[in-house]
Amino acid sequence: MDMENVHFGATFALNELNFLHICIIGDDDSQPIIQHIGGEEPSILTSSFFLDHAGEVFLTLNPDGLSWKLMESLCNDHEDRSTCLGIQILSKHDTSINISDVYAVEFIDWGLVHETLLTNPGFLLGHASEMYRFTVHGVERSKSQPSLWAPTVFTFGHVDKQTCQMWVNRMNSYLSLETDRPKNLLVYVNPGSGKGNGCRTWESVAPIFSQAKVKTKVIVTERAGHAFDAMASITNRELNLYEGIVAVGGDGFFNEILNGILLSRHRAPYPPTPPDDDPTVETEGDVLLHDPTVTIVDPVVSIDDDESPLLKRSKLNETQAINLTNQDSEMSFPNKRFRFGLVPSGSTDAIVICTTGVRDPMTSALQIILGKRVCLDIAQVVRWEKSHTSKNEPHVRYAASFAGYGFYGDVITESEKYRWMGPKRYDYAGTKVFLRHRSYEAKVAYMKAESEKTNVGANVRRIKAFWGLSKESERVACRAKCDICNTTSVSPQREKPDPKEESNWVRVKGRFLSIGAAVISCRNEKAPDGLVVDAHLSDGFLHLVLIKDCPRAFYLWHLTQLARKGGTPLNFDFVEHHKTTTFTFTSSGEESVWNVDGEILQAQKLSAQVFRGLISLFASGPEK
Ligand SMILES: Nc1ncnc2c1ncn2[C@@H]1O[C@H](COP(=O)(O)OP(=O)(O)OP(=O)(O)O)[C@@H](O)[C@H]1O
Repeated sequence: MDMENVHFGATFALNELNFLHICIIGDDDSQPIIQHIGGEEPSILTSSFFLDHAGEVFLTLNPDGLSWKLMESLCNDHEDRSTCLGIQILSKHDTSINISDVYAVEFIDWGLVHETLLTNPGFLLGHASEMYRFTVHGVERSKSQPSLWAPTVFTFGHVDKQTCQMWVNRMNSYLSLETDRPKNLLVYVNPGSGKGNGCRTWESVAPIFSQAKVKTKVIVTERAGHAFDAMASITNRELNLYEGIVAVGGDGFFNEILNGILLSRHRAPYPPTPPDDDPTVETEGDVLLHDPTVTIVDPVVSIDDDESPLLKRSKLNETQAINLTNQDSEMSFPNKRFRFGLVPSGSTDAIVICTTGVRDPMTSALQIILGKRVCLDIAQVVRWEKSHTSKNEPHVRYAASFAGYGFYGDVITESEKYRWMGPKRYDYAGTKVFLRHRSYEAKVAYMKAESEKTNVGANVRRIKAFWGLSKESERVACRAKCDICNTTSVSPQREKPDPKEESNWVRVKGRFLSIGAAVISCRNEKAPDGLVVDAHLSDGFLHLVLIKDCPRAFYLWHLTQLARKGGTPLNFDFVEHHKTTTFTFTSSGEESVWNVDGEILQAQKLSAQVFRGLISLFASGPEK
């Protein structure tokens, strides 16, 4: 900037109230000093502006972002740059913002711009001048917790209206190049999620969607199953009007929406059926095709009272839904354009914690508005038999975080009785189920996968871990821009092994306290590293955790490790952890309840497979 063209008149008058007025006066004609660098359409704009609550700044705009420097030439060059005549200048921290972090720029007409200075030590001094202004709304990352985002706003003022408008237009033209940001979103709010906060959570973030000019069609659900029905019956043409769908609620509510969308739109062969008892008639090779003409169990008719409230009160059957959605344009998965969003308001919110690093509605909202993207693996769980006596027909459910049996199924069943307790119901139900200490006889078959490690020698590793000698610290947790998730090259081992090859299967039979299949690490406030710390958002694996029957004290030890940051809950001889893509399960007992993303699924026989990166989420992954 040509500094000679600006006259600075600084009058310092300290009145009895210790207020200092600083007047910084522009040229007589007050015309902007705009430096055009490069060609007719300059890619860089520079000018002097007044930054609200800071002072006069030298502002630079380029396609990547906005940066500014406080005009400190008034100060004696020999003085400390952070002070001026012994006065500390505020807002020294933020001196730039990237366009990728800006979600709105607005011209806000004539009004006050404050210069606020802080004396050393501690008197606030101020002077306000009237001028034209524009605001830049963006994102600020917490210094101590980079995953935590908050909105921030900078107000710049200038006496010339056209200057302000030109800068606003230029910034908006840069923002329009951010093409991955949503413009139209469908929002479903569960008013009863968590402590009954769904609507309040949405109200707390809705203003920034308006500010960012993201149109939202908001539906507050009236009953369990409402969002599922709506998603199962919405036409693809209508769904395609939106760049994504946002769930304001917990993991269970997200699961409801996920299933409503995927059940009729995701086409893939089913995973192999569990083998029959007679080994000569094993049927792992019977890979069925998810043919939309096949009537899969009608949720209304087939779901008993013990099932998930989502399906219990569902008004549609799947065939109706398929007919509705297939009448119009195609919408298939994986789908690059259509994304899912989740604003946390539930009791656990493991999916949000794993995909954003924090449980914060504002962070999630900002990541949605800025069009962040991560791919998420999805497990397809197919129930073949609900009980020993039921007919063998496939019933499909999708899970984004976890499917578990035994302890996990019992806790979810028990906790449903105490939904009125809110999130505390899980502690209460968990304690009850732990004290019961039940184990179940079952058969599991899983497909071997690359780098498959069993827990042989877990005791030795646990002792080493205790003394800090273990390699456990090498477990690589999933982070933003994760290399493991972004590896697209498929090594020969990563190709799905042929399920018809008997040698590709490992069979385990025994009594289990629990069987769990984690799609992601399942971090939450009770389990800070999750059940499987190195399960990634999009590694293409199910992490099968088999907890064999053991004394209660040992199981308690496992649970305490789970609750500890840096704990090693899988490092026990009674725990097996296997990375796999597909597994089958057959219960030998009478009762068999699974917990699929926090929803109940009764299943005597089921199989599950993972689809790598089947959906995209508006999230950026957890920062370090
Ligand atoms: N309007 C509604 N009234 C009652 N139940 C509803 C309504 N809308 C959705 N539900 C059901 O509420 C259940 C739980 O919702 P949600 O996942 O939001 O909260 P949560 O269970 O408290 O949290 P989390 O799943 O994180 O533990 C879901 O199964 C969903 O089907």
